[in-house]
Amino acid sequence: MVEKIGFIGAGSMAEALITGILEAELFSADRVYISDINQERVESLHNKYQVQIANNNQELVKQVDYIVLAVKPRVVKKILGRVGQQIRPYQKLFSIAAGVTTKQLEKHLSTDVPVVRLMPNTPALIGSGATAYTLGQAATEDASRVVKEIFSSVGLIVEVKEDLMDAVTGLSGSGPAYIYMIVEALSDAGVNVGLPRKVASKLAIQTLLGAGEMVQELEKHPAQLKDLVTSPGGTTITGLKELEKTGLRSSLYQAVESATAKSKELRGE
Ligand SMILES: NC(=O)C1=CN([C@@H]2O[C@H](COP(=O)(O)OP(=O)(O)OC[C@H]3O[C@@H](n4cnc5c(N)ncnc54)[C@H](O)[C@@H]3O)[C@@H](O)[C@H]2O)C=CC1
Ligand SMILES: O=C(O)[C@@H]1CCC=N1
Repeated sequence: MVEKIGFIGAGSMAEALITGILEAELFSADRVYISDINQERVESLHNKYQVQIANNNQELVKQVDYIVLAVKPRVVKKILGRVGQQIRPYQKLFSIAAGVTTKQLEKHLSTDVPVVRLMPNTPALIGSGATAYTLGQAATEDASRVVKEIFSSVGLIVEVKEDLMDAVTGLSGSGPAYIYMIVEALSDAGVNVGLPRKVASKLAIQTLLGAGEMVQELEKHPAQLKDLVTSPGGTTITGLKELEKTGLRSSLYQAVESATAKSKELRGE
């Protein structure tokens, strides 16, 4: 892209997105800007990716076309209180802060600044992210087009109504961590029944990848695929019975529900 993109907040998620968009060659490093109150962090990302350093958030806003707000939800108000009025209608503000609504963001901006609220996830780092977005009141098809172009370069992107953004945060925004825990637990479980750690981990990871790809590629209901693994009176049904007893399904329902509620809480209203 010939435009410039800048990240206010150069933490974990900004780094995942920067890596993804550079890998996808959507932006060259001389068109990617970062600003952060942590100077060590800024320098480390600059050395690693050759991205441009803005001295502060005000400077960053002056330099770029697309501003990605990638700070914790609790500092959004303070930052936009300082730079919000500087943002021009030809620019676009993309916020990835969990819970923070487009209305809350727009309060600090001129009425005609296009705002997009997004919820990406960390696999964007390797081009396998899942992002949902919703448009603010001044965001048009043009904003939608730009967001799709940028975020489809790092994975899947879908548009949802704003009242579903907290649910997205509870599912795909937070979800990678649930899956990492499952992989870790499966690997531990393999060690528990006698497998060497390296073998257990390799098998756990590949099982997860293979199963995920099967669901995606065959486009079958997961229950149908589960049936294919399950021989009558066999090992798999014995394992599944334990998962039902110990409540894997309800644990996941509960995790997504609580994370969704937390996303709402983070907007601080
Ligand atoms: N980590 C994840 O998987 C995801 C995070 N998010 C959202 O992304 C945002 C950032 O999350 P993380 O990257 O995990 O957090 P992080 O803590 O790694 O990064 C936040 C960065 O913001 C910087 N910062 C704080 N105050 C600042 C200021 N006044 N000006 C400039 N920079 C400032 C911090 O120094 C830090 O480097 C959050 O709002 C979170 O809800 C969204 C999707 C996924
Ligand atoms: O844990 C968090 O608050 C952020 C939002 C989604 C994923 N990580």
